[in-house]
Amino acid sequence: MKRILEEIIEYQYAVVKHKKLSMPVEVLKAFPEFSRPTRSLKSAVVNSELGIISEFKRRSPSKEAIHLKADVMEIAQAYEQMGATGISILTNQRYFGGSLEDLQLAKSVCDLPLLRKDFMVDVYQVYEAKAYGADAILLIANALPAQKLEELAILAHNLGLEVLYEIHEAEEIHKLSESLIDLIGVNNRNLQTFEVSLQQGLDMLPHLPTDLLKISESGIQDESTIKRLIEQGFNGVLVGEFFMKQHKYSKS
Ligand SMILES: O=C(O)c1ccccc1NCC(=O)[C@H](O)[C@H](O)COP(=O)(O)O
Repeated sequence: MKRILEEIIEYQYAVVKHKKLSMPVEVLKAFPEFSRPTRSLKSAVVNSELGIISEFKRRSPSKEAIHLKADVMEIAQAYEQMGATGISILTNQRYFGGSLEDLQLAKSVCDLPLLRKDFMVDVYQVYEAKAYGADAILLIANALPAQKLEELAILAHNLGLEVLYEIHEAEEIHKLSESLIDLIGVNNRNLQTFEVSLQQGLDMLPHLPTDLLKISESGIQDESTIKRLIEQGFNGVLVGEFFMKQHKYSKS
């Protein structure tokens, strides 16, 4: 059976191929947001107490339905009011029920830095991220060869976007030059088994560069865990399902 990451990456290549034809990069460059300055997620994390990046996602491969009817504008505003440091928007339609329009709508109602959380495989998607209002993009270490990671990170920086570089193992830090990384995301979820181990993420900390910001991602289900992760050395956390479900049940 194909691993989920491989399946998603294959799908992404097909989507990008189609999109390049329907909306060329020149058209993306004409979007109003393309020429606006970006907001720094890195500075927001440095200047915050807990560095909470709240995630918007309607569904996921590990959990299926989370909050299928979620309204991105309502939730982005709620996240901002609750004191989030930044917002991560899953823009992948097939696997997470999101879209680039979600990014655009979130941008229209809140002032927080926005991360386009998607599976980036091509420079086209970096242009898209900028055109639809992202301030930062995600690059997943084990999704791409080193050369491609570098190419996407350089373009992101040229466009004023920051890079959240996601790793699952400490050694992956060496795959991309530190100068191209704005934040390191340590993903606690094994993308093959979907098992979550916060301890595995914590164990990576001593092996990561001290001068880079480190974000613990996935499987965080309560506030005391957020505090514990920060006390133990992370600069921030990325929380999706827990916050989405809190919002869903507070509405019903
Ligand atoms: O969330 C998944 O099931 C998933 C499966 C395969 C690839 C990526 C996946 N999630 C993306 C993420 O990194 C998470 O949405 C993010 O870290 C937040 O996780 P959580 O707080 O557990 O919702």
